[in-house]
Amino acid sequence: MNTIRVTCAIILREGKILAAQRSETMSLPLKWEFPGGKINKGESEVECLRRELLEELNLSMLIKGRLSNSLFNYGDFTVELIPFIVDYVESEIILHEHRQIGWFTSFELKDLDWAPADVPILQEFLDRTIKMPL
Ligand SMILES: Nc1nc2c([nH]c(=O)n2[C@@H]2O[C@H](COP(=O)(O)OP(=O)(O)OP(=O)(O)O)[C@@H](O)[C@H]2O)c(=O)[nH]1
Repeated sequence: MNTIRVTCAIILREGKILAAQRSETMSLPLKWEFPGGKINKGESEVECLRRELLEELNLSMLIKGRLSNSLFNYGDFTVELIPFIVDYVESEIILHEHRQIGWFTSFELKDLDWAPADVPILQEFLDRTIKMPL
């Protein structure tokens, strides 16, 4: 089975978390996700995340930690989603691909319609923030 490796960022800013909604024309249209993308050949996970955040949102970041990878089988391919927790670095966000982004509290995040591969990551993140609030 073809597995693609994808990094993504849980971006924190003043107690809120950034989530991005995929556009109508992307795969998984209108699903919410953590921004990021596919790792290119020869690229490290961190290099990939840095590149994708700049390309997609014009956003810089500071890595704080990571969560467990999530494997999800979408039928014709499997995604290995590699999540990092990052701090927002002041920059003007410009949307290049997504329909919209929002800054949400942990509580609000639960109500979004997430890409399936993100669900275990979101759960792990929420379990952590219950023990150690942002
Ligand atoms: N960036 C990102 N991709 C995710 C997440 N969850 C998830 O299942 N994916 C899947 O991971 C794959 C890679 O995402 P991508 O954003 O680089 O995809 P892409 O625009 O290069 O190509 P695509 O639109 O054809 O999928 C996509 O199939 C996407 O649906 C997530 O939280 N963030």
